[in-house]
Amino acid sequence: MTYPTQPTSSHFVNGAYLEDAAGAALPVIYPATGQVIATLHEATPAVIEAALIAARDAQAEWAAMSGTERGRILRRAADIMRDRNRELSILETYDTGKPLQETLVADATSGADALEYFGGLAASLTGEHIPLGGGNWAYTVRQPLGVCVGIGAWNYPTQIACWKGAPALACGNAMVFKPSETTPLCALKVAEILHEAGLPAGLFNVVQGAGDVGRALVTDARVDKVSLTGSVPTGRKVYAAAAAGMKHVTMELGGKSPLVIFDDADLDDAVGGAILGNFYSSGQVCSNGTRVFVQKGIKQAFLTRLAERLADAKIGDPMDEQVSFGPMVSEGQLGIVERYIAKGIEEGARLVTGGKRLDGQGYYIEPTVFADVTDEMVIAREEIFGPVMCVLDFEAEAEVLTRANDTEYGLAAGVFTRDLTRAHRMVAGFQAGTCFINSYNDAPVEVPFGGVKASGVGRENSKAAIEHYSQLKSVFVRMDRVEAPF
Ligand SMILES: NC(=O)c1ccc[n+]([C@@H]2O[C@H](COP(=O)([O-])OP(=O)(O)OC[C@H]3O[C@@H](n4cnc5c(N)ncnc54)[C@H](O)[C@@H]3O)[C@@H](O)[C@H]2O)c1
Ligand SMILES: C[N+](C)(C)CCCC=O
Repeated sequence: MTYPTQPTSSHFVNGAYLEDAAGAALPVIYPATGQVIATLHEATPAVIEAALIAARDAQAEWAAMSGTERGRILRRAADIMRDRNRELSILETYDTGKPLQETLVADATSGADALEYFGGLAASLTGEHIPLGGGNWAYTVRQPLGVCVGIGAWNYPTQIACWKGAPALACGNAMVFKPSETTPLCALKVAEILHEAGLPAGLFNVVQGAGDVGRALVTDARVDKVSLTGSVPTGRKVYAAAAAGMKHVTMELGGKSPLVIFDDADLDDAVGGAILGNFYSSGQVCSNGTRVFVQKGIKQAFLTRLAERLADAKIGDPMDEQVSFGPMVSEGQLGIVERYIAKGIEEGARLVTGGKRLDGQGYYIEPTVFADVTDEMVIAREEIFGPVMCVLDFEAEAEVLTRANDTEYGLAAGVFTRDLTRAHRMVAGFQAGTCFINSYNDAPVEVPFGGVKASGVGRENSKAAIEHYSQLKSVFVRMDRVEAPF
């Protein structure tokens, strides 16, 4: 099979594609068919070295440019991404298996938003003037960190590359980005477009590989910051390795987020929110509200309406724009989901719908709903990262808040109710970095995104991301005489 936007080599280093066939073969598998659609190579030490040298060499000159000049290049890249949205969306679908219906609106478009937003902010990155006693004063200078390493998960390869690359570059840093080994294609296109927009060589490099390549980058003394999107176990390792080198970090990790539906909620909106928070991208979304707490009074109505709406899901060829539900990203991820479904059945949860792998090629599994799930069940405690919704009953607000927070994770949380006072009370009590009222999984670039507890450190998007890709230099200026003791 060929696809229209095939990158020409495995890596993108110092402004150009780069190949080193000595690296281990990295097959790219189209999840809808299981076919190998390309074979790339993992980065060798020579490729990693070339990327780090290029980044180091290019960064100082980039930082010396005005924010206006840097921002113009990022905004040009955003325009190119929008112009090529369909082509990039098709590539995202080949990389991930997500339906084209989704990728056309959620991936390159979100990446372009990040490039445009941080491109717009670049010229406004300033320090402050601090008046002090005796006519003295101080000022601060906002400076880049240097070389940033970005490491991506496989569920949103274009978006993750842009959510990390755009703020890093806006602040005057260089980046070496390692995509997930499962979805290596899209970040190469991001690099290509950035350079087409005028980004000087060496500032956004892409190197392929798995954990070993990530580890080599994270532990390199020339690297100043590491931003990981991935699972909590990987996050613990990467955070520890970065800490050993006293590097800055952003950790965007996993979750098992609660979605609380009170009996006064608009039923269709609540069902819609639960669908978006469990089945979009075949459930492979970090912030998903997979523990759906439904107040007892509307439990049956909720489950009935949910089953009706799920019957409308169109499962099939993700390139067909009518299809709304695609395959899992890989055979491995499909196996993980199947094992959790078996565990749920074994634990006594009630399978309301779904649960089966689809016959035929590709890594398809039905959207699955368990009801009568209890807090201690494994399916209610561990991140499944697939289309498995757990519905739990509750009676009272205080009770459900305690149960919602009873998890090591803290990425997101949502509440559906017509009582807005109660909604804000719930949100005030949620231990989560990103909350939703009568909605779920919105992630506009203007709003900080990230987790608390084991779900992460730092924030992506919004002005908050600037704090995580820059540092302040403080300068004290004495206007009066220097008083010394001798
Ligand atoms: N919070 C967020 O914004 C967010 C977004 C998307 C996905 N996620 C999370 O990502 C996970 C799914 O993605 P995944 O399976 O690719 O995660 P993963 O943790 O297996 O891998 C993530 C990345 O880390 C790399 N890696 C693995 N070991 C490493 C090491 N020792 N040093 C450096 N790099 C290493 C991998 O090669 C990959 O690129 C889920 O837990 C999901 O919740 C979080
Ligand atoms: C934009 N979404 C859909 C909330 C995805 C954010 C990244 C998490 O997987």
